[in-house]
Amino acid sequence: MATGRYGDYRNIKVRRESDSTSRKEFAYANEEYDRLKNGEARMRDARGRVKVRQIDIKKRGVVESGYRSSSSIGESGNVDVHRKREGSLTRNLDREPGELSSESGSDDAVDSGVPAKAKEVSELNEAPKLENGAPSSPGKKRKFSPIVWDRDDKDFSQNFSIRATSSTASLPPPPPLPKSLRKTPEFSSHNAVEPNSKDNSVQQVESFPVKVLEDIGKVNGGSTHNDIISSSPYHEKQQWSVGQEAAHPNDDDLVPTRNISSSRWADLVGSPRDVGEVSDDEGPQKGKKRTPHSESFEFNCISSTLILKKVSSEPNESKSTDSEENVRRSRSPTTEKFIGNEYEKNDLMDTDEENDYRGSIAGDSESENPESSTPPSRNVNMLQGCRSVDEFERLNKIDEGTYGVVYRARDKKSGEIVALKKVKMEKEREGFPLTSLREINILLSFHHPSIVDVKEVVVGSSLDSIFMVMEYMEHDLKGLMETMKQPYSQSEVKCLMLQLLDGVKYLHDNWVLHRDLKTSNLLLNNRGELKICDFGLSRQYGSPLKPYTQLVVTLWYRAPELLLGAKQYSTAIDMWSLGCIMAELLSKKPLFDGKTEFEQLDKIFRTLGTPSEAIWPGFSKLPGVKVNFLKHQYNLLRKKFPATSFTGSPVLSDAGFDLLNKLLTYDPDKRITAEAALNHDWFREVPLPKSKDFMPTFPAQHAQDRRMRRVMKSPDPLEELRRKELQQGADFGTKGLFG
Ligand SMILES: Nc1ncnc2c1ncn2[C@@H]1O[C@H](COP(=O)(O)OP(=O)(O)OP(=O)(O)O)[C@@H](O)[C@H]1O
Repeated sequence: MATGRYGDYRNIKVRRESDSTSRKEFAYANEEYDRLKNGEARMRDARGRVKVRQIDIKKRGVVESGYRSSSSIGESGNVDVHRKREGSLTRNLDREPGELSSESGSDDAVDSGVPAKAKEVSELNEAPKLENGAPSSPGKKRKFSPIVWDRDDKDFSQNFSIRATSSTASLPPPPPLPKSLRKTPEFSSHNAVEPNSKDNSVQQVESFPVKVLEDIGKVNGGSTHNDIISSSPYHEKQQWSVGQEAAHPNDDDLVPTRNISSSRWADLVGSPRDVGEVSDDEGPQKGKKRTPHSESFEFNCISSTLILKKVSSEPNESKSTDSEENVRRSRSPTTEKFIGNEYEKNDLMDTDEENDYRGSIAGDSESENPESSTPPSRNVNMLQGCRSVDEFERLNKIDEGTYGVVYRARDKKSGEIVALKKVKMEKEREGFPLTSLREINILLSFHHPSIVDVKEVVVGSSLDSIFMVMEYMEHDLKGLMETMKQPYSQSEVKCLMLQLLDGVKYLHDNWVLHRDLKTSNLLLNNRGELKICDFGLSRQYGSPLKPYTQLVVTLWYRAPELLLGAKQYSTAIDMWSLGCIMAELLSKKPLFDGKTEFEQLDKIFRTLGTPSEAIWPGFSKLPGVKVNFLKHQYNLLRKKFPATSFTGSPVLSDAGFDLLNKLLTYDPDKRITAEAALNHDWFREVPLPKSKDFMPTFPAQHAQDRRMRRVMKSPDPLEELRRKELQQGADFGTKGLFG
């Protein structure tokens, strides 16, 4: 029987920091912390993989050929994925003026000699000293991920297209920094003052050295992934039933691979229309002039016979592209039959009625460019056959979210247990859901220990059923905390927060906002590894900031600027969510659990004090501020997380509270960044972050549908609310409740 507060659930002895951490654990924790901080192991690993990949690429003689057009994707598969990853290594060459360089900016400015009070005053009143806010570490580089999802972002793709015609892999020029990054605070900003504070000031922020950023993300790999797409004629009857072994004549061809083509890159750069095309106009009208080519997506999968029709949303696209032509030529009779005939539906996971796949996205509910009347014309070309979902044995349903059903399944071939997320299509009669496209796009591209790994995309019996094959994680943090009798200890929260911050930093470094960070989107396995999932709301960000929808981030974790109707926002919204998550991990209950936006703001203001123009310049101009909120003078956060407690409140050291306060800073420009948070003193003080190996383990929650259990246990009005909001979002475009 396991010991400690987790009772039977613990497979290992849980060591609490209060009971003198053992030397071994202490050393391990230190080591792990260092590893997380420095990323050395990953870099070593990454470099190794890059070497292997480079050799591999050279062998295949693709380096010289430059970025290929979409027409060549079908033949050479994932080559461009290599390029993208390679590109990260050559990004230095492509840095443009205005790109974050290693010499500027700071989350971590030092101000040790300034008295606390003076520092606070200067913090509140002075404009940030470093305009571009870039970090000061010489080794630091801001990476840019050339993902192009939105018509607003076409300038990236066009730039990229031009550059990519050179034979060496190169990255697009980064956009100028968003405001929030330019104004990375020198000191922590703070909310309303705490009552009884002696000097009536808030705690000062210590500055921390900027850690060297390493680009581990674009160099994916692992020896298990084979990047050459093997085109297999296999596509037998699609049937997904438990215990049924699908015929599999070409097993050898079906090597594990990341089943997405280099689409985003290949397609972006390969289109004749894109190459050499320069658009120098700016502003919302820009999107109207652009070709849709820069926004099309293609998936290449291993088995080659399944072909999903490309449906063009623009007349001039109706003529076949080379790639379509290639596919048509290579189409086997089986495929024709498959496409032409109504398929018998035996797929246990298939619930969608629709059989016709429509590959183009007909509309973007997010409507990020309200002035543009051009219909978004993203094309999703599932040109080559993915593996069939029949190759997986369904074990049980894990959860059903807004955007898809998640199943636990076994890969019949390898025996590996995986999670299959089925993309919900029923409301998407006119195309592939944008949210899913974004999610697949990101998850197949990004590789980080703190981001859930999507191995491939597989297809069900009907052409509109698409599944993401993900590594299986035993828990999500929300469900897990519901089963725990006590909240996580400080050292456990540190372990989780370090991993979370590391993942978020990776996303932000790669210009992606998650936009829906919450405990149910944080997965945990029994090796103590935390991974961020659900990228359905995530998107690329850049500068100039665009008006984005405010209907992102589940209410409880939503930043005040979003609640108050700000249309321009950036990485700081994720950092606020992290503050809410940190508090929830410590107390085992949501920090601000409002049921409406108004109530949510009210709860925040009651705890942190009502913001003012003084602590949050620009606050008074936010659309939502016209609503009359009660003025709460004080920041009462410390009361919820005292340094010592006899009442059972979660305790938090001064350093821990400082970090929490900085994550929950009102002014998004002053809110702490992921990088600065990773370097926070809290992670260096005793109790040290617990090693992942010593994190408590629990029986997997797969035996039941997590959401059902959740609903039964603690009805969550939030889910319903969010669903409604998303629906409204589609109707109202960028208009939030305050908009
Ligand atoms: N790789 C995985 N392994 C195990 N469980 C997973 C995995 N991915 C997702 N889940 C479970 O499925 C749930 C829903 O997944 P996800 O959040 O990706 O779907 P969604 O439709 O976007 O949900 P939401 O409505 O919360 O946005 C998660 O909270 C988690 O419990």
